[in-house]
Amino acid sequence: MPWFGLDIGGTLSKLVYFEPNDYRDFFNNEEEVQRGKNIRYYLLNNKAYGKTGIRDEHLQMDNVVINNSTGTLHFIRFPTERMTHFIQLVKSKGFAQFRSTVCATGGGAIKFAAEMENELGMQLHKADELESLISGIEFIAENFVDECYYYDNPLDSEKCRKVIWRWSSARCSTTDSQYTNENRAESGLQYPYVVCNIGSGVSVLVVHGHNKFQRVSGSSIGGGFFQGMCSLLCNSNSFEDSIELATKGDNKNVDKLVGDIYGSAYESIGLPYDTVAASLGKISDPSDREHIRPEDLARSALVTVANNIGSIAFNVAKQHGIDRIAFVGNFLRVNPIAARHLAHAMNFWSKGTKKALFLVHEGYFGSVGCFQQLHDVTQMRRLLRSKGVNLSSEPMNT
Ligand SMILES: Nc1ncnc2c1ncn2[C@@H]1O[C@H](COP(=O)(O)OP(=O)(O)OP(=O)(O)O)[C@@H](O)[C@H]1O
Ligand SMILES: CC(C)(CO)[C@@H](O)C(=O)NCCC(=O)O
Repeated sequence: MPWFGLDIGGTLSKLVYFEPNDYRDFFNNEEEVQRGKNIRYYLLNNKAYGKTGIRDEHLQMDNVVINNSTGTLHFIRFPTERMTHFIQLVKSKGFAQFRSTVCATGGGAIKFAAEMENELGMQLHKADELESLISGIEFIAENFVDECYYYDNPLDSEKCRKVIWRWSSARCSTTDSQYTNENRAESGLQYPYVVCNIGSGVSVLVVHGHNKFQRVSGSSIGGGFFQGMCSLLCNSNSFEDSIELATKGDNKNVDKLVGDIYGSAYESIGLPYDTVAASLGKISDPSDREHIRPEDLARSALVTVANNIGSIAFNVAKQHGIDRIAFVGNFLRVNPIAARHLAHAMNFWSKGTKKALFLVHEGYFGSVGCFQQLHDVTQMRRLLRSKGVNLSSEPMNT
């Protein structure tokens, strides 16, 4: 039984690792049990791997049931530019098992397939990235009742608070309240909803039901654009540094607001004084540029990306008559400023009828979804076999 899901994206690779509670139920022989223990020892005794791999311990999910096995899901990420290094590490530590299957998705599942299969002797079960994304969202939201939240008063620094949102019952509560296991039965998603995945690029999908979705829009102005702008404008070398700069900056020193143009709000069309009218609009004159700080430029890049994505997502939701928009992807990692801008934009432009939702496991849904999808297939094959249907004994491999 495969126990890893790997989402190899344009910027980050995300690895989900399922640690079974009982190894003996899970593996076929002593050699597999030993390999499983070695991998477990290496992964769980570290929170960082090499210079760039990180285990997001705060996201760990215990007592998850997959394919009748109970275990823990662990979440690990590393930059995709380290993929070749990752493959060599897996090889050198003897973690790969000849002819076993690993579930993989994202563009890199295609790009690195030959390298992985040749170097590690493994088979890749390749899953579509958007199918995996939606399966992962639904699986986690159904298993973790506190997964989804929204912002109340998103741009008010005093009153802003995160509120847990439960899709099934449409009831909510502040994040510090406790949920009991009995409440889990109430979780489960309400359709339809929009998903806006903000990774290196942006994909917007409309989900009408289980396995029923469509990618309806997208944009190249996403997380990759933000980090690219910060590298050029602020000499920032990491996403975390860019977010730190943006947190200290003020985009009003850089962006031209409606108020800068009108001297007031543009009331007849409902544009408030502090709406950005023109991103970077204040710095075309060389003398204006003298006082600008890198922090202001980083903040402007962040607000520009968030507003642009907000506008696309809102238009999709409006066109399809949908009120819930779930924003996911690693651009939202350690990035409450973007999330709060998105929340405000959805609320403002819909006059309070549409809600921006955010999910705790932000960028990991593709890796969970591809892993979990394969188990659905494995389970179905087992069921068919038990009913006497003759299937090939080879693992699924598309
Ligand atoms: N530690 C990090 N290193 C690099 N980028 C990060 C980091 N944390 C958050 N990000 C942001 O997340 C984005 C990548 O998000 P994500 O992992 O969801 O997408 P991806 O799968 O790499 O891209 P795509 O889906 O477009 O192929 C980056 O462009 C950056 O804005
Ligand atoms: C190409 C993908 C799907 C790869 O994840 C993503 O980066 C994306 O949706 N980019 C935006 C492409 C567009 O402009 O629609």
